[in-house]
Amino acid sequence: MDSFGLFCTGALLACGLYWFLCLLGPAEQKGKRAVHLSGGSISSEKVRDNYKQYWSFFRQPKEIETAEKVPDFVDTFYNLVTDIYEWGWGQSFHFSPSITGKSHREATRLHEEMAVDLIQVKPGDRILDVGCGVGGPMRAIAAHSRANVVGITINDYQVNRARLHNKKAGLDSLCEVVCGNFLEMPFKDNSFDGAYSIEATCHAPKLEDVYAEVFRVLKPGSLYVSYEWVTTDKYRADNPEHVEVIQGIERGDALPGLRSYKDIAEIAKKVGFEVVKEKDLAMPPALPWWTRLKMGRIAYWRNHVLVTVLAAIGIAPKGTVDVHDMLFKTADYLTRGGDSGIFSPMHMILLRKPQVPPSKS
Ligand SMILES: C=C(CC[C@@H](C)[C@H]1CC[C@H]2C3=CC[C@H]4[C@H](C)[C@@H](O)CC[C@]4(C)[C@H]3CC[C@]12C)C(C)C
Ligand SMILES: C[S@@+](CC[C@H](N)C(=O)[O-])C[C@H]1O[C@@H](n2cnc3c(N)ncnc32)[C@H](O)[C@@H]1O
Repeated sequence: MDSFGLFCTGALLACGLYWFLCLLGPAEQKGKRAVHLSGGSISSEKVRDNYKQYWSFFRQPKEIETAEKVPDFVDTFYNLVTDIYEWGWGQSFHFSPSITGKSHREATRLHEEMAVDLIQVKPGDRILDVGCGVGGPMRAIAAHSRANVVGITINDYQVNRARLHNKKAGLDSLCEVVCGNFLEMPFKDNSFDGAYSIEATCHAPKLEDVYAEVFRVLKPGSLYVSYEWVTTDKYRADNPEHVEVIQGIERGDALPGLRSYKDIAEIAKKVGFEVVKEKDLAMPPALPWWTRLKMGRIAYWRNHVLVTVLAAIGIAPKGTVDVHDMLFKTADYLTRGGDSGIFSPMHMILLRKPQVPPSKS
């Protein structure tokens, strides 16, 4: 090959690599690029060790007796996965039912707007986002309702990402982000006009602890809506396949133990809430929420190759491949949970804090 031929081949290879790494990288517009994958607040060299610690803690979630350690491990989990989620999924870390004729982005937005419509807030009200991630729902909800949204997340890397996105979206005057534990929130009693949580309270070892905190900070008469991860009435604890799927979901999503749909309302009532409405939003006629996971098989393989190459050449932290591999397997368990109907990530419960506190008799 002459030097011109060599030059052309080199240029072609370089363009191909650029396309593969940079253009193919982000699944969402303005999402993270593959070349910027990090371990969140964990330094690059410690990603692999942190992943190992995370994995040994959550390997057998049902046997976890040290509930007080859960928030720290959940924090580690989000250091490990936040960039991969943003890169491969977008800024909203949750599912939504598919809607014919609408994109995933539109379906996600509608699912978020439904939450704030349910709690009936007015422009200027102060509402709480319990477990806000990098703030995808918070921005959609603030823009839709013109309410002031305060989000809380345990992960300080997410706080920084959320603040950055809020600013870029021009919504930082409506959206505030606080780093803290939703089991002991740094907010005054009776200080919010409404609250919502989207696929976040499943990380609480005891649901009553987070519900009691939300109850405390809500003004009397105001509403709280939560989209809960639950096992459904189709789940059988004596079916080994069901158990395998549910444990796979727990391990890959940092969950101390999935709850049955039956327990949610009971727990809410125990802390003093009135149950206004309860509905599994995944039930037909809703279209499957898990098709978005299924349709991405080829994309997953592309991502696997991309992450492996980036880690091998030292651009992504070494443990990123393990984390990505774990998510790849988790996607399969989630899909099986959806297909079999034994699991729902959108069991909706709408609760009201009574005007008059219930008498303690
Ligand atoms: C509510 C929670 C998170 C729910 C979802 C946002 C995430 C659950 C599983 C995640 C993913 C699985 C496969 C990844 C894929 C291998 C990678 O190439 C790109 C990112 C994924 C699609 C990733 C995206 C986010 C999830 C769908 C839990 C934690 C309570
Ligand atoms: C799956 S993400 C959902 C984020 C957001 N609701 C969304 O839909 O994009 C779960 C969120 O809950 C937060 N979280 C989990 N346990 C927490 C705790 N104990 N205190 C505060 N936040 C917590 C995580 O940090 C993360 O932001």
